Amino acid sequence: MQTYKMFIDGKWEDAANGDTFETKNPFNGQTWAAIPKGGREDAERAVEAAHRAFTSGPWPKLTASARGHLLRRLGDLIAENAEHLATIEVTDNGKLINEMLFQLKYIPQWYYYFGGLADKIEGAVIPIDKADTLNFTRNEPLGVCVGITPWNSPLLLLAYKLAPALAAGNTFVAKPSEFTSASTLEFAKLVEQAGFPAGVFNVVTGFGADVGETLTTHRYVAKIAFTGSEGTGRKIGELAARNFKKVTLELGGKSPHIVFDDAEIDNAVNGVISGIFAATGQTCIAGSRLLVQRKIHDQFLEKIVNLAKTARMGDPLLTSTQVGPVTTPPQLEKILGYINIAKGEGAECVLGGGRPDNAELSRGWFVEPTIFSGVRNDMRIAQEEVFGPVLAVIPFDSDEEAVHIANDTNYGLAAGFWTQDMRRILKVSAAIQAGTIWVNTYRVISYMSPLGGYKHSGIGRENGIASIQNYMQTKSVMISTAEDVANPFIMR
Ligand SMILES: NC(=O)C1=CN([C@@H]2O[C@H](COP(=O)(O)OP(=O)(O)OC[C@H]3O[C@@H](n4cnc5c(N)ncnc54)[C@H](OP(=O)(O)O)[C@@H]3O)[C@@H](O)[C@H]2O)C=CC1
Ligand SMILES: CCCCCC/C=C/C(=O)O
Repeated sequence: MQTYKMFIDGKWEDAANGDTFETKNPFNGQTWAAIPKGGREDAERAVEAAHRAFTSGPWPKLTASARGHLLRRLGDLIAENAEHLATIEVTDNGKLINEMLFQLKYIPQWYYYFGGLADKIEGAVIPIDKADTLNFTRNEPLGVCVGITPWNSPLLLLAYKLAPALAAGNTFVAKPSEFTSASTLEFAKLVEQAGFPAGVFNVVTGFGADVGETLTTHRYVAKIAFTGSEGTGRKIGELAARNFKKVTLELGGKSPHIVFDDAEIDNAVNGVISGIFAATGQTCIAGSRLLVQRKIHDQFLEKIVNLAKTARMGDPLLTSTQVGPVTTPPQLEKILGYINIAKGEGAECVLGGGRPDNAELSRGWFVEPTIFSGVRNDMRIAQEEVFGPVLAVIPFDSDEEAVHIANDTNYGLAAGFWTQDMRRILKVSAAIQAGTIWVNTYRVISYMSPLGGYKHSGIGRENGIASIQNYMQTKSVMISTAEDVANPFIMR
C-alpha cells in the first residue's frame, strides 16, 4: 500500500483536513494506494501558490529560452522514467502495458516540441495607418491555468495542456481524476527534479465536485483546460463563462468508422477492431459506430466477430493481454447498462454482452468485447457515448447515406473510413463533421497535429503550433513618436 501527498507550492502536502481516499487496481479490485482527499482549502492554496509564482519570484523573470530548457529537461526525465510511470498508470486505470508504455515513451515529445516553441513566440510590428505611431503586439501568458484530466490517459492528456501552458509562461494547477491520481503525483516528482520554481506546477487531488469547482471558479484562474464527459464539460463551461475565463474542452465522441465496399478488407478488419477494443473502448476517439456498406456487410461482420472472439482478456501488465478491464466500477455499471439498453432497443448481440465467465477475471472490472448488429442510428446505443468495448454495426448503401449517418449525432470528435478511391477520400473527408479524420488507419495522434471536437465534442483544439495561442493573450502597444500632442478633444 502506497501513500501519496499532493504537490503544492513546491512542497509535498496532505489534505488540509488530513482525509485520504483509496485508489484501486481495476484488474483485481484491490486497494493499492492512498491519495490525499483535497478540498476547497487545498485547491485555493494551490491557486494562490500558482498566482504568486506567476506574478513574483524567478518564473516570470526567466527568459523564454530558459523555460524551453526546463521543459526539455522534464521531457528527458519522463523518458528516463517511462516504464515506472506506465506501470503506475496500468495499476490505476487497467489499460494495457503495451499501450501505456507507448504513450509514456511518446509523451516527452510534447515537452520537447512546446519547449522548442517557447522562444519562438513572436509579436508583430503593424504598419498602422496612423502617422508617427509605432504599433507592435506582444503575446503574453494568461496567468494561472487549470488542467482537469480524466482517467483514461492521465499523463498524455495532461501533456496536451501543461506543455503549451508552461511554454507560454503560465503557471499551472492540475486536478487528476479521483480514479487515477497517482501517476500525476509521480509526474510532479519529475517536475520538481527538473528544477521548475515552486508554485509553477501544482497538483491537487480530490473529487470533482469540490476541488474541480473551486479551481473552475477561483478569481485568480484565467483558463481551464478540460478533458472528460460532455456533462462535466458543460458545467465547467457554464461556470467559466460567468467570469469570462477561457476554456478548452475536449469532450465525448460517438465516432463513425466507415468501411466502403472497395476497402482492403483485412486492414479494415484490424483497424475496426483496434478502433473499438484497444483501450477497452475507453477513449473519446473510439470508433464505436461501425458503418458497413451493405454489399460486404455480412462478410465483414463475420470477420470482425471471429477476430474479436480471439481477444485475450487478462492482466493488463502482461504484454500478451489484448483486452484489459474497464477502469472504474461506475464505468462497468454504465457499460453493462448500455448493453441492456441495446438489447431492449432490438439490436442483435452477436458477440459478448456481459462480464466474462472466468474466476480470475471476476475479481476485476471486465466486460467482454461486445458487438451489436442490426443497429439503427437513432438507437441510444448509436447516439450516446458508452466508453467501453461495445461496437454498434449499421449497414448503409451509398456514400451519401454513410455521410448522413456519420453526421447524424451530436458529437464530432473523430471519424475513420476505409476505401481505395481517392475521389471518395477527398469528398468524404470534407463532408464528415469531425475534428479528426483517419483514412485507412485509425487512432493516430501526434503532438504536431491539432485535435478537438466539432459540435458537442468540445471547444478549441489541443496540440500543434497554434494550440499555444490557447495559453496566451495579445496586447497591442502603440507608441507615439510625434513631437507635439495637439487637439485634446478629438480621437486620434
Ligand atoms: N473525453 C474523454 O476523454 C473522456 C470522457 N469520459 C466520459 O465521461 C463519462 C464519465 O466519466 P467521469 O470520470 O465521470 O468523467 P468526468 O467528466 O466527470 O471527469 C473528468 C474529470 O473532471 C472532474 N470533474 C468532475 N466533476 C467536476 C466538476 N463539477 N468541476 C470540475 N471538475 C469536475 C473529474 O474529477 P473526479 O474524478 O474527482 O470526479 C475528473 O478529473 C465516461 O463514461 C465517458 O463517457 C470520461 C473520461 C474521459
Ligand atoms: C481526436 C481526439 C484525440 C484524443 C486523444 C486522446 C486519447 C486518449 C486515449 O485514447 O486514451
